[in-house]
Amino acid sequence: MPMEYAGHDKSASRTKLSGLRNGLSEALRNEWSSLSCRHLAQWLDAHSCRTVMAYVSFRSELNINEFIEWCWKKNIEVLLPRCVKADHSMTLHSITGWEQLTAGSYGIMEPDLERSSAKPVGTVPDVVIVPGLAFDRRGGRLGYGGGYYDRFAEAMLATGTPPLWIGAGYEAQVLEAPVPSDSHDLQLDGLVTERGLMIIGQ
Ligand SMILES: Nc1nc2c(c(=O)[nH]1)N(C=O)[C@@H](CNc1ccc(C(=O)N[C@@H](CCC(=O)O)C(=O)O)cc1)CN2
Ligand SMILES: Nc1ncnc2c1ncn2[C@@H]1O[C@H](COP(=O)(O)OP(=O)(O)OP(=O)(O)O)[C@@H](O)[C@H]1O
Repeated sequence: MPMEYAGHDKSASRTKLSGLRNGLSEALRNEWSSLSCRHLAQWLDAHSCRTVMAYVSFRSELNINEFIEWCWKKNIEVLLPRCVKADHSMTLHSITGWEQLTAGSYGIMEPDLERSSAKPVGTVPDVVIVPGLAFDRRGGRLGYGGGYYDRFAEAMLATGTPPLWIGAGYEAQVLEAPVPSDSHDLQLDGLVTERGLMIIGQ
């Protein structure tokens, strides 16, 4: 598929999908977020996992704050990303409380440089929880077009021991048809929604 078409295809899908997500009521979003957090916790409890890279939700994304707090209680290290706009890369910071965050790029709450230090480049978490606009059941993901997670995944691959990538969203964001994708797009290993966590078979 020519790149120009691929880009266009994604941008039309983004507009439609963010409208769809914004249309979900706050009450339902909260309920579904809570349920998804419980599924994540249950799964992590059954798998030995020391370090999780999570995200802090913005706009109407699935909110995984309860899961982050559960990790803190369980002494699972929580890494949160900071966007580097210059090259669309992300740095990872170990975070132990909400007070270590500050409003960052795109209005997303990010690790405050004065209250957290970046992990060394090449740090690989056991699991990465990946936000997105839409997902399919084969590991496809559509993000906001920054390419942040795709670049991050490429850097992780280079370390030789990639983490487990788990997409997180509402069931309403899971499309039956494959989401538009390009060759650089991150392939997810699993997906969590309010209905449960599924591992994607090859
Ligand atoms: N909670 C959360 N944190 C995250 C992500 C995410 O999806 N969710 N990211 C996942 O990558 C990164 C941030 N990526 C982003 C990329 C673009 C836009 C954005 O506002 N894009 C504009 C359109 C861009 C354009 O002008 O072309 C928009 O959507 O209006 C926001 C975040 C890192 N942190
Ligand atoms: N590994 C990579 N190296 C260089 N450029 C990349 C890489 N991955 C993606 N890009 C570029 O980044 C841009 C955005 O990619 P894409 O539309 O797939 O982002 P996305 O996955 O939706 O965004 P995000 O991860 O920020 O939510 C595209 O122009 C793409 O060519």
